[in-house]
Amino acid sequence: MKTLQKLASAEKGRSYALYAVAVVLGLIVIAQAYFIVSIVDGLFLANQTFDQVMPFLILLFFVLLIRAFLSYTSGKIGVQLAANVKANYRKKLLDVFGSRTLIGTSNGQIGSKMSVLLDAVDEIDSFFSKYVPQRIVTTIVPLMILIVIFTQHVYSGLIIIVTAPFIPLFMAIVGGMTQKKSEEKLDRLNEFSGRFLDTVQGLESLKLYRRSTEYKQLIRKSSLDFRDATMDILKVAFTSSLMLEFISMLAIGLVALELGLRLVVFQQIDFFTAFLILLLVPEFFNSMKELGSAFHSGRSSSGAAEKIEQELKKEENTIVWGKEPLHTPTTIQLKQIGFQYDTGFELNGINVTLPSTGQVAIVGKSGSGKTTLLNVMSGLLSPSSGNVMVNGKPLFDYREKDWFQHVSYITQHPYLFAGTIEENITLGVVATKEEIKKAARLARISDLIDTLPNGYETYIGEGGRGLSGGEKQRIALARAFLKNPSIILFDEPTTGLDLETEQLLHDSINQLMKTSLVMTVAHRVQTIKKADHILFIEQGTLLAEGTHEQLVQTSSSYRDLFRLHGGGKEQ
Ligand SMILES: Nc1ncnc2c1ncn2[C@@H]1O[C@H](COP(=O)(O)OP(=O)(O)OP(=O)(O)O)[C@@H](O)[C@H]1O
Repeated sequence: MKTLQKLASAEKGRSYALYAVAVVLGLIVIAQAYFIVSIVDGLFLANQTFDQVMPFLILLFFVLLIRAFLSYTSGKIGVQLAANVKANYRKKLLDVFGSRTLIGTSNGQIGSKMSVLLDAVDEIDSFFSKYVPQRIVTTIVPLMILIVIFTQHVYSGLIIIVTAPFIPLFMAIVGGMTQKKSEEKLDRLNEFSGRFLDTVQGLESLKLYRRSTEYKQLIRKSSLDFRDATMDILKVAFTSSLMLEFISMLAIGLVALELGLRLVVFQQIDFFTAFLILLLVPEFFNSMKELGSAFHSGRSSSGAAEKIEQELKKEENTIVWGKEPLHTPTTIQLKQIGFQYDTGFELNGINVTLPSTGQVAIVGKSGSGKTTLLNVMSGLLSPSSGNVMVNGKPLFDYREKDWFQHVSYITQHPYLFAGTIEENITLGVVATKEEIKKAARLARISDLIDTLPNGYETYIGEGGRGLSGGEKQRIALARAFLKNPSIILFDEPTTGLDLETEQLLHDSINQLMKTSLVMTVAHRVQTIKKADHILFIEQGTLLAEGTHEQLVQTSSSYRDLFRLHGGGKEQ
C-alpha cells in the first residue's frame, strides 16, 4: 500500500481539502446529534410546543443538507484524485511499453499487457476514490466524537476505547488476505485476457485445424478460474463486513446497556446526555466500519498497484534516445553490429557503409538474420555491441522523433488500424488532401480508392480486414510516400502478391530510390538483380557484399543460394 500512499500524499492540495472537509463533517455530525436530542428532549420531556422547537428543526434541516454536500465534496475530491493518479499510471505504462524494443514488446501476451493497462489501472481507483477520503474522515470524525463523549460521560468513552481497537486489528488481519487474493484475481484476469485475444486473432487457423473446441475449453477454464478468484475476494469482503458489523453492534450494545442502567436504574445521568451519547456512538462506529470496507477496496487496489509496478520495473530492453537534433541523415554506417536473441541466434560484427540513395538488398537464407538486421538498423532493436552511426554519431544519441521522421519501414505484414483509408495513410501526420492523393497515386492505390463508394473515407477493419495483402502493402507504401523519408526499409513479402502488384510495388520503390536510400530484405530474384548493392548474410554474419554479378563471381555460397532461388522462389 506504500506506493499508493506515496502517490496520495504527493497530491497535497487535495489532501488538505479532504482534511478540511473531515473537520467540518465532524462538527456537523455532532451538531446533528445535538439538534435531534434537543428536539426530542424539548417535545417529550420539557413539554415544549412545536413552534418552540422549530428553530432546531430548521437548523437540523440545514445540517443534513451540509452533511450531504460534504459527502459529495469528499467523494468528488477522491474521484479527481483517482482520475489523476490513473492518468499518470497509464501514461507511465504507455511510455514504458513505447520505449521497449521489439523484443520487449513481443514478450508475453498482448491481451495480458492490455489487461494491466486497462483493468489493473482501473482497479486502483477505489484506493483514491474510497479509501483515502474515508481514512481522512475516520482519523478526524471519530476523534472529535470521542472528545465530546468523554466530556459528557467518561465511562461510555472508556467502553469505546476498549472495543474500538478490535476494528483496525481485524482490518489488518483481513487486509493481507485481500491483497493476496486481489493479486491472484488479476493474474487470472491477465491470463484470461491474453488467451482470449490470442484465440480471437488465431480463430482462422484454429478453425482450419479443427482446434476451436479445445481452445473454447481453455477459454472456459480461464474464465472459470477468474470467476473463482473474484468469488474468493467477495467471500473475504462479506466475512469482513460481517465481522465489522458484529464488533460495532457489540460495542454499541455495551454502551447502550451501560447508559440504560445509569439512566433508569441508578439515575446517575440525565436523558439529554444519555440520548446524545447514544446517537454519537453509532456515528463513531459507522465511520470505523466504513473505513473497514474502504480498507478492503484499498487492499485490492494495492494488489493491482503491485502488478502495475512489476510491469513498470520489468527489465526489458528499453531504448533510451538522446536529445541531439537530426536534420538530414546523410551518411549511415553499421559499425561492428552485434545482436543476440535469448534463443541464441546472433548477428556478428556487421560492418557496412551505406550509400545515401539507391537500393541496397539484404540477401540470405531464411532465418539468416535479414529482418533482424533491418530492425537493428531502424532503431527498433538496440544492438548488443557496435553502433548504427548516423552522420558520424551513434543513432541513439539523436531524438527519436527526428530519426523516425526520416525513416519509413514497410514490414512484411504492415499493420492497418481500424479507421478510414485516409487515417491509415496519414497515421496522424498533418497533410492536405492533395498530398494524400499524391502519395496514394505514387503507391498505385489511388485507382482502387477512387472506385470505392466512400473513397478515402472508406472504413477499413482492424488489421486491414477487407483489403488484400497487396492492397495493404500499397497503403503502407502510400504512408512512406507521404512521409517523404530519406531512408526506406522494406521487408519484401515472401508470399501473397500477384505479379501485377509486385511490379507496381517495384515501380514505386524505383521511384523512391531516386531520392532516398531503399534498404530491402530481398526474396525475389528480380529485386536482387536490380539492387545497386547487395549484403549477403549467412547465420548472422555478413559473408560478402557487392553487386549481383560480383557476388556470383566471388561467393560460392551466394551462387548456391541463387540456385536455390532459381529452382524455388524465382517466378
Ligand atoms: N523475437 C525473437 N526472439 C527470438 N528469436 C528470434 C526472434 N525473431 C527472430 N528470431 C530468430 O532469429 C533468427 C533470424 O531471424 P530473422 O527474422 O532475422 O531471419 P530472416 O533472415 O529475416 O528470415 P526470413 O527470410 O525467413 O524472414 C531466426 O532463427 C529466428 O528464429
